[in-house]
Amino acid sequence: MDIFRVLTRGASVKKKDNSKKQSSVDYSLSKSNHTNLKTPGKNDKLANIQMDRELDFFRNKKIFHKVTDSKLGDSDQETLSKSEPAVDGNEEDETETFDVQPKITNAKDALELRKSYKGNVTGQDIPLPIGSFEDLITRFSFDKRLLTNLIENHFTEPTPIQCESIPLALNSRDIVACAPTGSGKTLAFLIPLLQQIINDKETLGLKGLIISPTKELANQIFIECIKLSNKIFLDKKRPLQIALLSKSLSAKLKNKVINEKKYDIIISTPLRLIDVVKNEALDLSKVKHLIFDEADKLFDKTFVEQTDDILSSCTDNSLRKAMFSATIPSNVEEIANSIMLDPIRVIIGHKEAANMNIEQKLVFCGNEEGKLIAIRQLVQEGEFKPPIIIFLESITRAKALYHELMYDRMNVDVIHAERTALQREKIIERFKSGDLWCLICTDVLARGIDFKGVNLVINYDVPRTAQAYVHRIGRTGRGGRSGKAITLYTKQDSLAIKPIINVMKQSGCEVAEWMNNISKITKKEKEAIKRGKSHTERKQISTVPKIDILKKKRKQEMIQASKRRKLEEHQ
Ligand SMILES: Nc1ncnc2c1ncn2[C@@H]1O[C@H](COP(=O)(O)OP(=O)(O)OP(=O)(O)O)[C@@H](O)[C@H]1O
Repeated sequence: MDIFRVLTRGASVKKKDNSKKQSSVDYSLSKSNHTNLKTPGKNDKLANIQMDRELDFFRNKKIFHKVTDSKLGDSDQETLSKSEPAVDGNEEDETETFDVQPKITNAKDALELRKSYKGNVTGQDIPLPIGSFEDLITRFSFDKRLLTNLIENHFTEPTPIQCESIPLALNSRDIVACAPTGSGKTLAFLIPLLQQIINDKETLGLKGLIISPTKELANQIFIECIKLSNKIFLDKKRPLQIALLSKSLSAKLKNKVINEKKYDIIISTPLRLIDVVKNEALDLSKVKHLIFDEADKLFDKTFVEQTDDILSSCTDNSLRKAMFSATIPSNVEEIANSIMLDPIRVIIGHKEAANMNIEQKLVFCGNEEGKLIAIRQLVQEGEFKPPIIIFLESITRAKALYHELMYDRMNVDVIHAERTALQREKIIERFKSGDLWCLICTDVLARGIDFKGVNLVINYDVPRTAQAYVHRIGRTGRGGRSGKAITLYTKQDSLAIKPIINVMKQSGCEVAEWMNNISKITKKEKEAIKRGKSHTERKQISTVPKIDILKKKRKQEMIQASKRRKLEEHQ
């Protein structure tokens, strides 16, 4: 099945070191480009930029051309040729310079570019965006190995959020960035972070800290970071050191089995980090780059205390802070403004809108029983095309749906907070490899997780907020692919559905007239939604008729009573 091949492709975590082969592929492609390449004129450049980049996050054009005459400045040349020890036979090849034609050189270019992807950037002294990764070479002393790692991982052109965020971070600016799900925010903060750590090779110890709300997401960021830092050495002997703050690493740090100064970058969830910091096993006072991924989650009531502790432990005067998310509500922006120094705000597309590549649909099910019937109907009508993720609002409900679908002999498993880390890891692996077709989960997997080929997201329960909706459905339609999201709702969801309809409207979905009418939220309703009062208790998930449940219960009671009687007779 094609879709599983796609999914498997996205999943491969352990990457074979085929850099040699890869480089030659990339460069030969570039070479053929180069034969047709004359120095682009202004008009050519702008014509290039004109193409609609708003939806085209992941352009596949090859941009690096190997040439022999250098157009680099002295400092750039130095970085490109000195950066690290020779690593394989390809090295000699790679020391050749890149042909650099900056795409964005002035405010007019920047304006055109921003218009093309609907980027709204505000703040003081805003640096120009980059129009290609080439621009990093001309404008910053960009590390050659890092650039090679980007190309080898098929990251040939920056996405809009990368165009904006990378130069901001490299100019040491504080950032609040909001861009659609699946639009490349991870690389938008990883690329400049790695470059800055390389620039600061003299300082020993922890300099970069990335905070993520869940272990799964922290792990994913760690894997991306490892890929990009492949073969980067800070000096001849010392490779760039990156760590995921796992349970075992935190124990080793606490027992001083590992020197806390070993790592340049640490990726962690808030609780685990605070635990090691409070045990004086990790010093954050030298951290210079602090990144909050899924920032709105980290600043909501679940995490705000720990996030605050982390902030107050990072005491370096030159600390640079960055916040990234697909949703940044205004209260989080207020917090950002209060803790950041002269921040620059980057919004790509419509703030709080869903990714435009996702087709969104609402299905009215009448009542709870209707939802199960709707799922079965999707199967019958051929719309239930795996890989699929189904979101529910609680562990109990996720378990119940799992049992129902298991009963229907579906290839399904479930992830929620009660499953062990190992179980969660294994299920994710099976889902990514295509062994598992349908993944049921709670909001633990709603944010950040990058399953590339997910075909369909089903909201079995209407999410509690517009933000939760945007993140949940954002598990499909990633990396430029298209996807579908279906939200099942019942009579009792009439209030909760309104913010979702508004997101659909903002994301350019066609909404029927009746939706337009019901989506208007009164002040009172707004308050109720804010207080979480838009949701009421849901009925248990089951298609077994009530009378049968009662009969079963009575039978169990009779068996218990009979056991008790027998026990009493024996005593
Ligand atoms: N420049 C690029 N070219 C091609 N693919 C890219 C590029 N940047 C990122 N990607 C790919 O796009 C996918 C989505 O990226 P990422 O996970 O960073 O999205 P995100 O914006 O953080 O999403 P979310 O809001 O859900 O966390 C990933 O598979 C990533 O490898």
